[in-house]
Amino acid sequence: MAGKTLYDKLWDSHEVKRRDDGSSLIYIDRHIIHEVTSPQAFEGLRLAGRKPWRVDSIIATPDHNVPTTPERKGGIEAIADQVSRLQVQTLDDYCDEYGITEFKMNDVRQGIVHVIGPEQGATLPGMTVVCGDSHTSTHGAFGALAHGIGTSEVEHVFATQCLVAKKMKNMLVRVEGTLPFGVTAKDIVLAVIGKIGTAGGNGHAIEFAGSAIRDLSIEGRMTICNMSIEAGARVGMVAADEKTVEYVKGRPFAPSGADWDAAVEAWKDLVSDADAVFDTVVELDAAQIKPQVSWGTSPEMVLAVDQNVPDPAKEADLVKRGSIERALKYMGLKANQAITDIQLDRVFIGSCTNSRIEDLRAAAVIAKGRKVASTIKQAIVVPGSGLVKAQAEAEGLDKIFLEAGFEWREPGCSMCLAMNPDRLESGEHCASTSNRNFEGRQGAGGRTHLVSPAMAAAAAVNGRFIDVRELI
Ligand SMILES: CC(C)[C@H](C(=O)O)[C@@H](O)C(=O)O
Ligand code: SF4
Repeated sequence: MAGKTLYDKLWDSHEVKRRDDGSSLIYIDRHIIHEVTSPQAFEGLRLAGRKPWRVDSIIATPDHNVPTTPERKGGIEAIADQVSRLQVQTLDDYCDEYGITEFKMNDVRQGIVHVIGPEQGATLPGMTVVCGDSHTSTHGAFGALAHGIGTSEVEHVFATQCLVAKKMKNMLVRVEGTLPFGVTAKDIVLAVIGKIGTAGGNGHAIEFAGSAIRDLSIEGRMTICNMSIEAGARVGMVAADEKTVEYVKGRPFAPSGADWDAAVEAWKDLVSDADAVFDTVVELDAAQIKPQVSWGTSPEMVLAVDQNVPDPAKEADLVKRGSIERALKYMGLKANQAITDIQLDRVFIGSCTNSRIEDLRAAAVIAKGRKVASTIKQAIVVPGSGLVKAQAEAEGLDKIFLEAGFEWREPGCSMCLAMNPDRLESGEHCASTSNRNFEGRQGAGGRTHLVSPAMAAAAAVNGRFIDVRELI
């Protein structure tokens, strides 16, 4: 019999019951919640006369709707939008009522759910982790089985600690070799999506492997797993190794003493067996990857910074031609225009893809001693959590950004999506370190270009896209 993949192992160790229809009940170890998808689940639970079954498995924080400007220190009253305020208030109230651990708006541990889970050691290797949020795939970077769920499933997990799920197929994305200088995890994952497309991972759990993935920091692995969902896969994973153990060690929710030793021993098995068979295998050569920039309205519409946007006239497939034409029109770009000719209006460094300390350091290297171009209306840096912010300030990164003309904000989802005051105006181009570039994602009519933190900082000081390697 063939060996097991990491996904097979995680699945098998959490499958409670296989049902006649081919689906299974799987046990959930960690449930992370935010203010957008949990209020209705709480209401549903109450209407059914139930309570959360395992309160200690849940951690909560508001992130999508919180303002990131200094006024936000005024607490919940600082949220001007009524619906947003009600969502945060509802989350707070239910967490208080049930005794759920919540990092409220002005707690230094507050931040984007996918940043704070790992930061607190609440995400551990070998766990099943769910959250009512599609980028829960981020947590797979620890050798965990993590994916987003819908609001009715949030309620189901509250009530039963289990989830009805169907096993997916196994996909291996192997990236071998050494990344060129100045090329990062974000460029790898954008290149993967450019290659396989946004439907490439449909129905699969992706394991990212190969020497280029092993060489990444845990932060970099999170960036890659974060965007698995943009490749069509709800799950992205990286096998646990010494770096994983080192990262988790000593964090507030991590085990300690004898439990720690036993856990570390058990985590050694969180790798795919050498003879495991994958349904689909994709290979990339790390040495060939260049800094990436998305030009269109889907993450698969991405190119290397030295390329030109496509010409629909050269596309024989009529459906593809139509989508290129539509994307060019929405984005206000001309066929064959060089990526480096795209003039930016705003720059956003943040989101669960790229707001960890390593991301801020990479952007600061470029910002240091330079100035945001006068043509840029706004460049903001939004740390992923209060603890990332504190760490960055201890390292003096805030000063570097402020001196260069960036704004230094409070943590939250911010300009990643238009659910809070940080947003684009119609027609504006934004170099953004986030993960989605759909029409209107950052504000109605806004034009998003997905890039790495270093590329975003380089665009800020140059006013147009530039190969960051010219500035290092
Ligand atoms: C609001 C939330 C449900 C949503 C998600 O599921 O991903 C958001 O985080 C996003 O990035 O679009
Ligand atoms: S930062 Fe963006 S992608 Fe991440 S959870 Fe928030 S809205 Fe979703």
